[in-house]
Amino acid sequence: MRDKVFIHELTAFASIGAYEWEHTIKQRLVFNIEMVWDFTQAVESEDVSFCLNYAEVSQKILDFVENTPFKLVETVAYKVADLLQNTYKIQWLRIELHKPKAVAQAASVGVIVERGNA
Ligand SMILES: Nc1nc2c(c(=O)[nH]1)N=C([C@H](O)[C@@H](O)CO)CN2
Repeated sequence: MRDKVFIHELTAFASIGAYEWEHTIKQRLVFNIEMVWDFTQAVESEDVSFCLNYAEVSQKILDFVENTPFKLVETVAYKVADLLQNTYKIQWLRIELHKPKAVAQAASVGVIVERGNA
């Protein structure tokens, strides 16, 4: 089963940074997320309660990331992956996390984590 729900360019304003000066400001983090989910029950019933609800998932991520201080983008990605796996029965997920202004000469930098079996 390779059905996927995705969320592209989910933007959070977070306390994120390895350095002291970053701890007094909020910076933009952008998530691209893919999650494998079996659509069969949702399609048969046309009932959103059988979906992996992208609105609910997005809000859960924003509530967490915007209210927790982090130093490393790696930590954000690991904790968001844990949050999603502990909340939903997601068989496989991929999180691409961008910190857009971190390197002036780069469009974006960040990390990618994957969890589960595709
Ligand atoms: N692999 C990483 N490298 C760097 C990180 C990080 O979280 N992961 N963070 C920083 C600083 O916070 C930087 O973004 C400040 O401009 C540097 N490298």
